[in-house]
Amino acid sequence: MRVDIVSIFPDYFAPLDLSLIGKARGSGLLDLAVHDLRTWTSDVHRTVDDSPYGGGPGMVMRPEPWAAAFDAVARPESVLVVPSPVGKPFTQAAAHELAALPHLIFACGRYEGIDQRVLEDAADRMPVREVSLGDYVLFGGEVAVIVIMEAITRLLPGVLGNADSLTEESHAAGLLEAPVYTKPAVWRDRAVPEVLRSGDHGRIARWRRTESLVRTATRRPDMFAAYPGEQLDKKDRAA
Ligand SMILES: COC(=O)COc1cccc(COC(=O)c2cn[nH]c2)c1
Repeated sequence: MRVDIVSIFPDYFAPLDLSLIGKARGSGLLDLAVHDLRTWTSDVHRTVDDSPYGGGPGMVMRPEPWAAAFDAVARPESVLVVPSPVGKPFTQAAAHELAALPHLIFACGRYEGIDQRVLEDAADRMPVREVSLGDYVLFGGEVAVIVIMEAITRLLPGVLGNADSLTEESHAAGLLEAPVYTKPAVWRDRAVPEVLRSGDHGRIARWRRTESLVRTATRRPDMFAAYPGEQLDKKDRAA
């Protein structure tokens, strides 16, 4: 997968050199390039923003540098992803969709946002996905891109060992994970649930499934309500 990130703060992406993402880049699973939007400015002050038409607080990102940046990095198969407070909620399902794509361009907005015509113009040449990480406002899209890149990269074949990849199974299936435990068996007078030390894998799977269902129903009734009914019956009859 090839990823091009465009930002006025390219140094924000140093974390993407670390850990599993760093390994994915080193092993060629992920080809990542970070670009400074100011590369595509033409004035001496390398201006990327200007005051908003219609007035109001703050500044808006000018269209010309973004259009020049997209001209430079876009490919026939590109998809543009723009983290934004007004975007579609980002989910594990969306992470799977993006992880399957050949080329992503991330545009990191700052200030009050990017001139809307940039997205309209880009949509003439590639799919545009505005994604929200949550109902709050950040200084810019950079940290959102790091989150999205982590969610995507762990899904790329070969990045996680088999043992790890199962951990996202329930979330991918639309349920919250069951609680996890490790040694010691008793810690500050708190024992690990006996079932998990029973060696009875069928019983353990049923216990985890029940825990997932109860957690989802109590903590995320929205997720639980969206959980496909037939999945509940089929899997739970087996459990
Ligand atoms: C068209 O899109 C844009 O103009 C994006 O512009 C901005 C402006 C400020 C901040 C951000 C970063 O995204 C969030 O704050 C965000 C994402 N998820 N939840 C909060 C982006």
